[in-house]
Amino acid sequence: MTSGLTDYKQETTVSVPPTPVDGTAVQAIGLVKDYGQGENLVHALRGVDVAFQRGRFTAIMGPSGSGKSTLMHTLAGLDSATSGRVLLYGVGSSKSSSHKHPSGSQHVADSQYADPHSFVDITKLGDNQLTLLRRRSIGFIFQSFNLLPMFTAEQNILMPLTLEGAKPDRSWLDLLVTTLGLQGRLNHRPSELSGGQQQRVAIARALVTKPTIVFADEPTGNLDSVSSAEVLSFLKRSVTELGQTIIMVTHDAVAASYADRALVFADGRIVADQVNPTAEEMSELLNSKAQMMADPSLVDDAVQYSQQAQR
Ligand SMILES: Nc1ncnc2c1ncn2[C@@H]1O[C@H](COP(=O)(O)OP(=O)(O)OP(=O)(O)O)[C@@H](O)[C@H]1O
Repeated sequence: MTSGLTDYKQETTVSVPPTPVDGTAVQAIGLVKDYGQGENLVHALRGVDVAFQRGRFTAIMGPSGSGKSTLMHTLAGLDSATSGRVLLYGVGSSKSSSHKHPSGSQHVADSQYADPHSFVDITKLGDNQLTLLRRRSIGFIFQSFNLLPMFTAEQNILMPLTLEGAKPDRSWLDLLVTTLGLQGRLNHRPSELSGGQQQRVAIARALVTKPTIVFADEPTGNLDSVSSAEVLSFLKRSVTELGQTIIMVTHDAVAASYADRALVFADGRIVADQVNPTAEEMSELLNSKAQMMADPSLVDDAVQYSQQAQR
């Protein structure tokens, strides 16, 4: 039996998405996530409808416990949904499933060569299919870097390909290493690198497969302001120059200002959707949303307003 992107494509793709949006990378439809039961029941996501465009950098902000990480984990298939759908576009085409780059090197999930209209509903995938999908089509950047301490920077960067038994596209790897300023650091272990350098290695690892989408969870949470600015500048460049799609959770209004769009969460719902956010706008929005958490009746008004704004 073969295993690969084609397997889950056959089982889970349908020809027409329920609400097609051109240029969408990932879309949540009526996404609900509950944790616990009875008196411990928590409604972490209360029917979220949102589409993220290809080649855009989106920040997700909101008070602690508002559902940001739950949304990201559910979109990435790290956590299951209680109900609703998550459609990931641009995976499973005949070109991408051949894993061959035009340069001749073996290549994995190269979204630039995938059919942008093909999609999978990741809420329908089994564990093995999800593991393959995450490895091939999704990049992750974590607050704590999550590098493997016994391996060099280069080995860490190449790990997603090593796990697939695939060879790197050397010109892409060189571009990433040069752009991230990691030349001369490739033979160092993580303990021999600064926090900012470790996060740049983690970014290269996330991008090495040219994934359909990159999820970044507080990528600057452990960095000083200089390293944060470097990391955010590179994330932005990877969107503007390399066409990457990035969704980033952050508590930092300055970090959100690097994004093309910022969503604000409160109580499991999107309450604001800001295009080209500035740090000042995001600070103001977050303050008003903090008041909302104190007076939940205000959340409904904000949800209606943000849905009107999206139309
Ligand atoms: N595994 C879990 N079991 C039970 N409840 C959970 C679990 N994970 C999250 N929750 C709850 O779901 C809600 C949303 O949590 P989530 O972590 O998504 O919030 P967040 O906005 O990312 O918060 P923070 O900014 O503090 O990371 C919270 O009430 C949280 O306590």
